[in-house]
Amino acid sequence: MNIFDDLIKLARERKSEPVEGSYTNKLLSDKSLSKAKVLEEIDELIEAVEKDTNKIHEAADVFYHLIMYLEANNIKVEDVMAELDKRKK
Ligand SMILES: N=c1c2ncn([C@@H]3O[C@H](COP(=O)(O)OP(=O)(O)OP(=O)(O)O)[C@@H](O)[C@H]3O)c2ncn1[C@@H]1O[C@H](COP(=O)(O)O)[C@@H](O)[C@H]1O
Repeated sequence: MNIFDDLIKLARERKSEPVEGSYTNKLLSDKSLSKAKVLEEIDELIEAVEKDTNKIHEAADVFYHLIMYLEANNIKVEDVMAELDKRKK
């Protein structure tokens, strides 16, 4: 199982069984926080690329926060993957 699948599973587990103090739960239950974090993390990634520092760390933050943002808004990552798959030429 890849880490994307693990994070999707984690999001759904946290939704159905919230854990006290979980940052993931905070993102999943607060759409405006989730939106703000995606925007902030994308900004940080772009800055990291431009400065050529910390790119992997910042890209990982973007993926994690984007997955939680999609889940918070009931957008299934599987549907996004299927859409990308349909675009294959
Ligand atoms: N993959 C992540 C993950 N990536 C990033 N983050 C958090 O995202 C936040 C990033 O926000 P900020 O940039 O504001 O924080 P920061 O202190 O500046 O951190 P960095 O920029 O240095 O990452 C930090 O609090 C990170 O800990 C994550 N928090 C959780 N996970 C996964 O979620 C799992 C469950 O965690 P809970 O959130 O505790 O349920 C963990 O085991 C991980 O697998």
